[in-house]
Amino acid sequence: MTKITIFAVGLIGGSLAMCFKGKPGIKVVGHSNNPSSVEKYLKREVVDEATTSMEEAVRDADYIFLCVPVGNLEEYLLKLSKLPLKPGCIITDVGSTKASIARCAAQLQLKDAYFIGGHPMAGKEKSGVEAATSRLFENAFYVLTPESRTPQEVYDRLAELLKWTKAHIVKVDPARHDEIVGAISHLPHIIAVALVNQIAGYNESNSLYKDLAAGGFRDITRIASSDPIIWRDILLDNKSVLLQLLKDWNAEIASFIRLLEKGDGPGIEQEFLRANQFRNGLPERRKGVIHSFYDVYVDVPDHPGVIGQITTLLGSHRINLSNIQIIESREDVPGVLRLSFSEESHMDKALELLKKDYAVHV
Ligand SMILES: NC(=O)c1ccc[n+]([C@@H]2O[C@H](COP(=O)([O-])OP(=O)(O)OC[C@H]3O[C@@H](n4cnc5c(N)ncnc54)[C@H](O)[C@@H]3O)[C@@H](O)[C@H]2O)c1
Ligand SMILES: O=C(O)C(=O)C[C@]1(C(=O)O)C=C[C@@H](O)C=C1
Repeated sequence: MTKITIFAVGLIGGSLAMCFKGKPGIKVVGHSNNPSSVEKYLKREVVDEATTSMEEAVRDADYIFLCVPVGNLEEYLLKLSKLPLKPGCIITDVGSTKASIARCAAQLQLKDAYFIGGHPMAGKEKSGVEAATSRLFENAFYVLTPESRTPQEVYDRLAELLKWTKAHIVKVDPARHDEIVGAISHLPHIIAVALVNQIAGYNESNSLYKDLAAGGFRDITRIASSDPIIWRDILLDNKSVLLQLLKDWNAEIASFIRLLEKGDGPGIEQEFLRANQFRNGLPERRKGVIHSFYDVYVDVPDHPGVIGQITTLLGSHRINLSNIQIIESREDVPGVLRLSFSEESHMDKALELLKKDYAVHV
């Protein structure tokens, strides 16, 4: 029996637990310091066993996943280094930064255990085990940061286990990881939060800001709803990279200010063209882009009852809809409905059904 121990069964820990639980020869054990969390893990059946005892959690474990906030990773690794672990045990983490935990692990004596840093490049703005799903990592990249002294056999063993996530494993140097992920994940979270707070300030004197906020604002700010503690830790841990990225961001914004001041139309067009080219060249949805929902857009004529018809049709085929949003609805133009599904298979079924009567796109 392969024993997998997961410390902190939240969004990421819970999603990993769901990938492994029930697979042949695997037992998943969850750990939390909080007895009510232990009860919750068991009640939701995301783990086979759960405990508040660290000793019990790691006894005979073959793999240990640290899924705590970045600011607590070192403390957990230090505690593990003082506990008896099964020889050959692989400890890994899922933290969104990799350099500091790699430095910490390199200095520790783990006896017969091994540490390999990890970071699944998939997530959501929601947190907690309630938001966990076994399909979170499907087609996403999963970064591993082995040390040069990590035996190949150990790396292969972890990579093999992670096949249950259906993610693409990729090896990256920890410092290089933090530079790149700082740019494509941490900086966008800062920008989203700053933008929302800027608009929230205007909204205090006129609530029309909130009322009129439509697709554009929602699309660029979804991640502003992410967990404050998780993100506090990530940003502080990647501070030096982010300070440089924010300087570069200021330069980008300053160049837009200059274009507007000069009334430079071609210059603005050029900026959009350049961005369009890069954005449109990103990998397709099914090939590594991370989605917390699968969205389908439906052009619908603006007449009463149409939303009811669509939801009834989906319901009668047992298709679960996670969210529904009217993006635009005016008398003279057709409305656009955004239907969100948490299961890709449900989205595919909905597309099949809806395209008979409506113009649909993803
Ligand atoms: N959210 C994402 O999109 C995402 C994606 C990839 C990796 N990560 C990383 O995964 C890790 C977990 O994030 P998450 O999104 O699952 O968050 P989460 O809030 O869903 O889960 C965090 C878990 O840690 C527990 N926890 C909080 N403080 C703790 C402490 N001091 N000691 C022990 N446990 C504690 C919480 O009870 C919860 O179970 C973080 O290191 C984060 O950087 C997050
Ligand atoms: O999709 C989201 O909500 C995410 O924030 C996921 C996201 C990202 O920025 O892409 C966030 C943090 C992780 O460490 C990895 C992925």
